[in-house]
Amino acid sequence: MNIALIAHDKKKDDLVRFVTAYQPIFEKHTLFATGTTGLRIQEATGLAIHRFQSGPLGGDQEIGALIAKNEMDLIIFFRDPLTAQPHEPDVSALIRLCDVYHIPLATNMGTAEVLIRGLEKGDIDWRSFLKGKRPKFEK
Ligand SMILES: O=C(CO)COP(=O)(O)O
Repeated sequence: MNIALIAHDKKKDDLVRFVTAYQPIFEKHTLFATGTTGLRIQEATGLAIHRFQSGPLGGDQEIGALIAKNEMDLIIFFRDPLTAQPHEPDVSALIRLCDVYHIPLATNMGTAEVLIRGLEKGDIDWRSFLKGKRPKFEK
């Protein structure tokens, strides 16, 4: 599965802890992230991650483009609901595209736990059966 990892600044520590806790699951999948989030996770875990631009510089939109091309299977996006983001339209657009394309999306750690355990159990295998372009990124 192709998994995107994104966190706003005040949530980055939480996401690093989350990915570290579930590293044995994450390392079976192909990981993508916005720039700074990806760097933080790489430094902490050594996982291979395809990094895009930083969120405010277009990273959310790059991930959104992959959703629109049916190349993203799961999004974990720890949003900071208490801090205004200069690129709020990009954040909303990414979340909207998850709804348009029925892509599982966790915006907080509670939901992320459920999704990642479900991923391991095979609850998201239906993504593999969908027609369309499949991931062309190597793990
Ligand atoms: O701003 C972000 C998501 O909206 C995250 O971007 P960074 O991972 O580059 O900090």
